[in-house]
Amino acid sequence: MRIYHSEMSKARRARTELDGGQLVPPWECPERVDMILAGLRKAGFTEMVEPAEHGLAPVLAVHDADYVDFLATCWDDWQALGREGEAIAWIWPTRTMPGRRIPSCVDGRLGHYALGADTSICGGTFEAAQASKDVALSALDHVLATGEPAFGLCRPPGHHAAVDQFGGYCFFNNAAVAAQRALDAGLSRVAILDVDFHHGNGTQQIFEQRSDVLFVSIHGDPMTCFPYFMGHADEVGEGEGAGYTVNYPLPEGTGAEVWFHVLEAAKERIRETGCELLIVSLGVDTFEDDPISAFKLSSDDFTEMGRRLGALGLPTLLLMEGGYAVEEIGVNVANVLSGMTSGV
Ligand SMILES: NCCCNCCCCCS
Ligand SMILES: [Zn+2]
Repeated sequence: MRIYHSEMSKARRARTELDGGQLVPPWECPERVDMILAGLRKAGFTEMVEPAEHGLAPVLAVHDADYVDFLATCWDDWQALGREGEAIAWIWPTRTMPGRRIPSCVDGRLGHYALGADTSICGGTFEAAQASKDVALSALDHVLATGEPAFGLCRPPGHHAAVDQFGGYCFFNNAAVAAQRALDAGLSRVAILDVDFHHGNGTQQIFEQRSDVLFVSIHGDPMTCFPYFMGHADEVGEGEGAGYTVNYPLPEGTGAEVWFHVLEAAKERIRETGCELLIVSLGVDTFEDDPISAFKLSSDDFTEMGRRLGALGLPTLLLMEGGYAVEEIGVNVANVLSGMTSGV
């Protein structure tokens, strides 16, 4: 299986994340990339390919131009105010203050475009997000050209990024950008299966009114798990998109037996919807020792996950999302890819 990776994905080196009322080193750290690469090499995945540059057009096919412009300018605007810290949102439009205009100052713009305060913006963020999107698109092109599975080592991740919102460590929604490009290349329907522990609120929001992308997500129940305000089973898509959003929220502590049972139900929905391509938002924070998640999958379970994903028999693009147990992330990602390719 071909691995797409760019060293530019490490250009984002944020120093702070607001977590538990403190500024801590971000869970989504550049070292994740190195550990994944090491794990892949150790497992025999040595075909590493640099992505081509795809520019911003594929991003603008999914994200609003004003949002992309905000991401491009936020850090410079923040620095121009002489601030010591990193750009973190701290005021938002809320239930009692709808925010019908986008403020002109960077603090107001951060609040307009940020999902939460867990994702700081620093130098290199925009560059890394572009590299991550390029990784996803080059990996997609390979899948479309060959029918072979490919893995995009995307960093930063993307599934929490909505049409005009960043957060949950995500800026460009790599899976959504790839899905749109596959449709533009002539496919009629694409499935995005999000197996990250956290609900892919951004991906859902982008496609929830459309029937050409089936969004299926298995995740921690938002009543107790981030992103908290989206991902319930009764969110099924709207208008044209009714029936093309499928959410499987599961309780904290869910283990492999239940998780795989639900995966089979998710696969059945994908089968019966006639999708020509499977994009997997591959978060491995479902791992039992993930520091910010609450499922109980073992490293061996990731091998089984890959085997079951491969059994769908669709051209498959796997894109890196979350996973914060840095010591084991390389083994866990490699196990999914090994399981996927074991049958071939
Ligand atoms: N106390 C941990 C803060 C978690 N912040 C959001 C988690 C985003 C996961 C992305 S896959
Ligand atoms: Zn996650």
